Amino acid sequence: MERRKIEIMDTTLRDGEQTSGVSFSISEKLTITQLLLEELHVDRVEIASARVSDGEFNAVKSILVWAEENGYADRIEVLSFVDNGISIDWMANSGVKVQNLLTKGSLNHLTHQLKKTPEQHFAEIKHVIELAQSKGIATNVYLEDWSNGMRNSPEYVYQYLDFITKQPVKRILLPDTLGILTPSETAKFLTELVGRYPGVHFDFHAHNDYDLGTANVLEAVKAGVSGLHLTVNGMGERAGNAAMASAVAVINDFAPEVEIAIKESSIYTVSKLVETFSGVRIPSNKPIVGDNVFTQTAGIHADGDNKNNLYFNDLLPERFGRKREYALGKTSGKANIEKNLQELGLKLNDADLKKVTQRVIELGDKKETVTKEDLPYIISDVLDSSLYEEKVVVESYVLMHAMGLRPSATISVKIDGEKFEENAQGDGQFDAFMNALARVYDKKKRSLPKLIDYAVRIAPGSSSDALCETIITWQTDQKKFITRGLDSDQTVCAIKATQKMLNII
Ligand SMILES: CC(C)C(=O)C(=O)O
Repeated sequence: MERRKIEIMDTTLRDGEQTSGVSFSISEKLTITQLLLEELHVDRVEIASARVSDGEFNAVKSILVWAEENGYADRIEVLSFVDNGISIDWMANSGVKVQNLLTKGSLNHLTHQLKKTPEQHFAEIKHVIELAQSKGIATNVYLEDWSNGMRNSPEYVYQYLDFITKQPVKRILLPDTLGILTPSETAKFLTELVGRYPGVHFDFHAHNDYDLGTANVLEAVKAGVSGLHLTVNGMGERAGNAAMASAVAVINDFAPEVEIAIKESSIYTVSKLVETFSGVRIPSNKPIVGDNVFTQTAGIHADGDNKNNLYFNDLLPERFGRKREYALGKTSGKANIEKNLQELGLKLNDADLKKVTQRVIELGDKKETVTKEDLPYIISDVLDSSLYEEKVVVESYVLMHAMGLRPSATISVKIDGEKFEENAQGDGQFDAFMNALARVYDKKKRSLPKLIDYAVRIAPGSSSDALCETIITWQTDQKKFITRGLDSDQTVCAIKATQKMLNII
């Protein structure tokens, strides 16, 4: 069966830039346009609104220079206005070849905003289209507020379409301007128009106010539209537009009768670039592109992935240039740990795997997530601990750090089953801890090794609440040796490393 081709017009640089607080620079606009056309393979790009500013004029001009040189000029579009040719001059001077003319798609907007009759509006539109033609600019028309028009003034919409379909326009762009349509209304209105005006190219432009953007896009495709407007990361006015990533996945998986040119494997790269340039963070649970959406957290899911991929659906991360991940934390099981170890090229025997899993769960209880980068440190810590017989146990401690007072520590330590309690002050909390410990060892007539080096580091790639590792170098009369401690708290790390030392000397 031959599939029906659908054009994808990306409007990240026009409607997406209407996201509150977002403004792309000239070079960012150019880079995004190049990536959209050459990597993502969108069919058309709407890059700006006419007349906005001098900066926008320069951005449009430089994109058009590049587009002309590379054969893309008729795929670059600019939103323009019915303003007696002012937009046309602006576009002609910047090299634009296609305008998306903003006209009124509801009687409500026409009467209350423009205060014009349909006849006056149509005459002005006709004039602008002719002016554009005379300057070599092709026209698509937007019917702003079209969805309300279909609900409340369908006779006006039909009167408009009867007029416009006789004009030299390439495409008719139908926006759900306020994002109010339900999927069933989208299907009904678009089926109606596609049937009534055969052969006319209709684009659908969804907004996401009720989070129905993607669902409405799917209905529009099924109803027979010829094009869709999408934005990277769903950027756009208010709640944004239908998101490129979700719409593409839904079309590819649920509308096999149509064909789109988008290269799925480039979606993530483009999303990340737009995230950086726009400064708008992608929510971690945003389908396809969010940080967490391909991460299995529960041990039972990771286990199922090993057993005939029981927890996979068609949204395989590799399609979008991503990888499945297995989170480490209190809900992880052995399978999560094993999956991460495989990636690091490590293998543990069953007993060690159990210990490491237990430690990850304990840590997860404290800080909720542990990263893959933490794992080698945890392994070395857990396996290290098993080398020592725990003759000395630091059972409890209170450390105090208060402004204007010397740090102090009270500790309780068990040595060969005998319990000791001491307190001391120090230059810092760990120093106070070591001074209290020295008092305990004095009582036992034993001495402690000298601390000759103390280093702290966090696991690479971790954030400020990461696990840290303290590496302490000790010196006795006979030997120099190192112990390590791992925890999310720096002082606790040092105490853990010290307890290991106490069991070595
Ligand atoms: C400016 C217009 C075209 C728009 O984005 C909309 O109506 O949603």
